[in-house]
Amino acid sequence: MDRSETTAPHSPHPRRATPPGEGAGTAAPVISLRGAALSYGDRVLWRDLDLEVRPGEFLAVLGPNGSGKTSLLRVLLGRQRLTAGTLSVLGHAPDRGSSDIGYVPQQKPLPVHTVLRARDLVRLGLDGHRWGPSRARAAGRRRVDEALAVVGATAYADVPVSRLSGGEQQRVRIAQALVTDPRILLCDEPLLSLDPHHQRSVTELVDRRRRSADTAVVFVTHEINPVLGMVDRVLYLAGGGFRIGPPEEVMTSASLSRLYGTRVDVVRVRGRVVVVGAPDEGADGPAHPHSGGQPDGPAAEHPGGPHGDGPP
Ligand SMILES: Nc1ncnc2c1ncn2[C@@H]1O[C@H](COP(=O)(O)OP(=O)(O)OP(=O)(O)O)[C@@H](O)[C@H]1O
Repeated sequence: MDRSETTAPHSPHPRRATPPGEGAGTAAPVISLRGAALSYGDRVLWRDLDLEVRPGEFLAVLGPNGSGKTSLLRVLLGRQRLTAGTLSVLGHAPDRGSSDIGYVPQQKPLPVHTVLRARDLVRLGLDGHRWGPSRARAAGRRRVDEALAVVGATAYADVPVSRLSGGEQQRVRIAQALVTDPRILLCDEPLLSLDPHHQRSVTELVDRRRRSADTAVVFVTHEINPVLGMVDRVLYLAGGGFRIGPPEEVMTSASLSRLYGTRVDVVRVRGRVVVVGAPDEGADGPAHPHSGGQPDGPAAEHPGGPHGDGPP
């Protein structure tokens, strides 16, 4: 973890950059959930969730379909209220539309005939922002150019987004999320339908950002493999409960068996870690094969539990 004193590529102000392992332990949290729960009617998505995310931390959120990953992001964005518990984002109640939070929503296909260029899409992340009209155009243009450069999208800045590949579109979406120089970056399955090469470039981009600007990252993904080497902690949601901790503690047979309340095997196959036996596996095999060669470690003990039955 070789982070040093640095300035965000397009940051108006320098930020302290510390190794995630150190800074994440001492700096004030940017996200703080206490005894948090979210239910829809009788259905408990998760409860008893205590979670603090610190500047520069990379948190991966995993779990089967419907376990409440996107809902968690919606809570952090102030779009969904907790059923119980408290949430503080950057020291106060979540603020809808805050420029301190960058959001990469789940990928939706862009209209085929849109004439919106990459730079227009990024610019949308700025509009309505804090600059006065006289300075807005020049400052905005500069910000957009910088954000496009950071994600390596300068070459196609003026190309209609409908003509870009999935990976290129995803870079532009990340540029849009970064254009306000946020302190928190929320990503909802940004790796969806990307090939391994583009997955790698997107994850490296996000990792670079948190290292250079101390931006906290909450990264929802079904595929842990591309981020396993970079995440500090994993929050694994399933059946109303959760496990949280470093990947080597959460991604183990013991930990996931406890979470699911049934035998789950986390096995290493040719350097990949694959989850076998999770109840949400589809007919095609594991719903979320987790790869990355992590050793089987002790189960992390945390609140939550199988099917909302309380702490394991
Ligand atoms: N506003 C709502 N009212 C009622 N139920 C909802 C609402 N929003 C989401 N849900 C339900 O809550 C569950 C969790 O949804 P969410 O989108 O958070 O899951 P997810 O873990 O992100 O799933 P996926 O991996 O499929 O994206 C789903 O069953 C969904 O249908």
